[in-house]
Amino acid sequence: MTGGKKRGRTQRKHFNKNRENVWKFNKKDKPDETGAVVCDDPDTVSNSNPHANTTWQPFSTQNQAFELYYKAQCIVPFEEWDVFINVLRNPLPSAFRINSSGQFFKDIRAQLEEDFAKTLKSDTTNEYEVKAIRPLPWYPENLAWHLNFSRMELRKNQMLERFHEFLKQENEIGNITRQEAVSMVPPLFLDVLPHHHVLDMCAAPGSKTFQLLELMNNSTEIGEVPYGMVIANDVDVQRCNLLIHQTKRMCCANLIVTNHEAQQFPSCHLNSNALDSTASCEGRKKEKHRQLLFDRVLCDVPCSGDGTLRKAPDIWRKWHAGMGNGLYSLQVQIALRGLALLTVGGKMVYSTCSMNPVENEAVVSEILSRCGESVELLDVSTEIPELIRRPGLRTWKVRDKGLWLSSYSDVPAHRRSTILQSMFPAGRIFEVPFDDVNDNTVKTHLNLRGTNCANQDVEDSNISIIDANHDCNGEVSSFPLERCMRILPHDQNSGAFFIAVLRKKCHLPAIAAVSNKIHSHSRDIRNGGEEKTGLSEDNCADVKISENIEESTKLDSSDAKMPDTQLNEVTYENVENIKSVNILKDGDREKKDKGKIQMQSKWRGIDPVVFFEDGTSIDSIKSFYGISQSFQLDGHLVCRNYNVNHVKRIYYISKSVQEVLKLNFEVGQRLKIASLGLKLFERQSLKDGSTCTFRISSEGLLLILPYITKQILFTPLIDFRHLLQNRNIKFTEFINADFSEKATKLLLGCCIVVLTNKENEVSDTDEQKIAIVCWKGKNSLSVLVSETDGQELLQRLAARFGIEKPTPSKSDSAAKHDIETLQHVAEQKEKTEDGVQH
Ligand SMILES: C[S@@+](CC[C@H](N)C(=O)[O-])C[C@H]1O[C@@H](n2cnc3c(N)ncnc32)[C@H](O)[C@@H]1O
Repeated sequence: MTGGKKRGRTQRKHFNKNRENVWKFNKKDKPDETGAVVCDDPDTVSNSNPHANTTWQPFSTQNQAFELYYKAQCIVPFEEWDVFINVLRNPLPSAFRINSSGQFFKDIRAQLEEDFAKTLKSDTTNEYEVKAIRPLPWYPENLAWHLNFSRMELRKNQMLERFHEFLKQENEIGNITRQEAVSMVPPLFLDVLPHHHVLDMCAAPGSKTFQLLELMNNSTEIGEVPYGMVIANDVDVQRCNLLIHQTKRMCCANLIVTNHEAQQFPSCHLNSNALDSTASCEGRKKEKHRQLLFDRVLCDVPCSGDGTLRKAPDIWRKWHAGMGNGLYSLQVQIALRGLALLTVGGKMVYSTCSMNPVENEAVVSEILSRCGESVELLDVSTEIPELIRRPGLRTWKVRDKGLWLSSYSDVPAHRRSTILQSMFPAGRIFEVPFDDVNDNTVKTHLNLRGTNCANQDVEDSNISIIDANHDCNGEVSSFPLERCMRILPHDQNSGAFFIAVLRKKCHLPAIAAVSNKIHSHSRDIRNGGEEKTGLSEDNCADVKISENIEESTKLDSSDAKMPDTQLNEVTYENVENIKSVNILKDGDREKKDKGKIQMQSKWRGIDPVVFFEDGTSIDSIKSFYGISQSFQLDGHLVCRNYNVNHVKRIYYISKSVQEVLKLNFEVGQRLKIASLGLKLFERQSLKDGSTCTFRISSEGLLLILPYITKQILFTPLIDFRHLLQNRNIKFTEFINADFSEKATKLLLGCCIVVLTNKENEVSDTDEQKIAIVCWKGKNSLSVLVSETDGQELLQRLAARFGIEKPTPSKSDSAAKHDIETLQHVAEQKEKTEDGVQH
């Protein structure tokens, strides 16, 4: 893992935007007589209390509007309300996942099971929990853990110091990922297989993308890449950067990160994707001229986030019913786009971290209504039985401007462009423009769809499903919404989440959409530049088909209205960028950019993606490292620069990513690719006399390791540790004479040192190969691994082989250095030593 001193242009910007500091006193939140901070206006964000005393409270854990809202929605049975709300007011216990793609995941799991789970005693427990740490019972293979203390307690409690250090270090290295327990649930219901094409529509900061990749790469051997791939998309450039940073730790060649509005995710056709997800892998590869469709779609949409109240208590102050109402349209649009991009037979998970039925059941109900027989809401009640969840609601109300609305007929005329008919349980009639809807049509509609009783059809299963359905005396949906899942905080001391699993049974019906200005404007922006890239009517044919599907899933004008509450989430920077490319005429462009734009990608601000086809460099890499024929480099290498002499990093892409990339070129670069593939080679300094321009990157090492036949050394544990501890060792100082001699004979430049427990070779049965990238100088060998990673590796070796733990070296601040700097340090050291010798 390299540090990020010099990031690519796509990764540089806006990396350190902070969350609001919720522990800071906010003047608006003045405490009442009891010392509690109360937001007492049911429909506004917060309100000061005129009787406030001066007792300081960091944040409010009360909001009358919130309580009023969820009590009326009967989110939990009346008798559970107090427990529910009390748990919500308590800080969220921490949770994390062990990254199963990491080399040491078994060691880490064993350390948790054998050491921490036993030594962290019940002093740290609270009224809800007995054990200090425990694996989450519903997560496979003890790979996810629940800690019975919040992040704050972790930091403050002396007793937990060793454990806190462990978490910090493993998180930094990338061996674990801190993630809210309930947020780990949606990918588990997607049933991802190694050959699947998966789209994560709103992916940043990437916790679920990480899980999807793990599920896909799970059974992959070192040096192999599965056929499947993930496209992780997010509209927000800054959050895309976070995602790229997160997933970089996964070291995988089958990920593409894109930056689009999910509801406008581009259509592409793909040579080798299949519409039938049951087709064999070979069959899939042979299919020609298909649209880029996905076997699995994760639709983890932007939401009001009130399920995260325990972790983000600032939401207590901010929450109001309008938040959910304002996001509803966007959520429906994103979900419909997801279904349009799904293969027939494919699965989509719709999820939010909100408890609000308007953002959840109302959205699911609307997409089922729009898609008719083509989409089915799956009953997954028998899957993951250890996970306690409640069935979705069939009835709810809408609240707007302090009014409770039980049906669309209650909505005042001037609010009908915001409060839509489809938000209500009985749903919508989309043939009728909203302004024309009168009481009669609503009644007809209710007669057609709103006749079921809330508790009807709720399946009686013996798993941990608690029936929270009820009759709120309003409209009732006829869809089997009890098949949705709502995870509530007091059931298993967690946050809250909503999940629905959908399956596409056949192609979506073509529903004529009402065209409108907003719609065509956004289409113009999205498709703009197409003429300039020369996409003809002919080669556009498949795309056109997909556009029709797309059209059919568009909402009409009132739905397309962007709610104010959403503006915080969505940045329009990218849209502006696209627009600015489009409005430039070719002539202007030449004058303005003096040809520079030709060297850019279609997407301004994003580096171009270019196949790296410089035969001389590739041949030099192949011969320097003796890369065997069985590792296909040709066609699998990409870079982000047209000028081969300026290429700093070369990325390896899997077969499926290669196909999508080729397709993307064919269709005029519709995909705005922020990042792709696995960094495999980096330009190295030739000052020291190396004959190869590129070194192997630490991130890509395990992929290429089985195929390297030159510049590779096998070392016994004693010298491997010695090297890691000292970071630079003269050949004469190695303990094993044979190793020392072989090191001397390597060519100058990058080399690989592999740990072996045999003499001079690695056994094929070695379960996990442990190797590091090094620099072979004239007199010595230096490690090109950051100090943090080096120390972690030493500790893991100590634990695995039962040897003494190393004391961290007090050498330079290599922890912060990237490989380029490390190489420079190594070269400087060599020079100094040369100077001394001469
Ligand atoms: C709930 S978060 C996603 C969390 C993510 N799935 C994870 O597990 O780390 C919602 C994300 O949606 C993004 N977003 C908001 N509006 C969007 C849109 N129209 N299209 C795509 N992404 C959007 C936000 O930037 C945010 O990163």
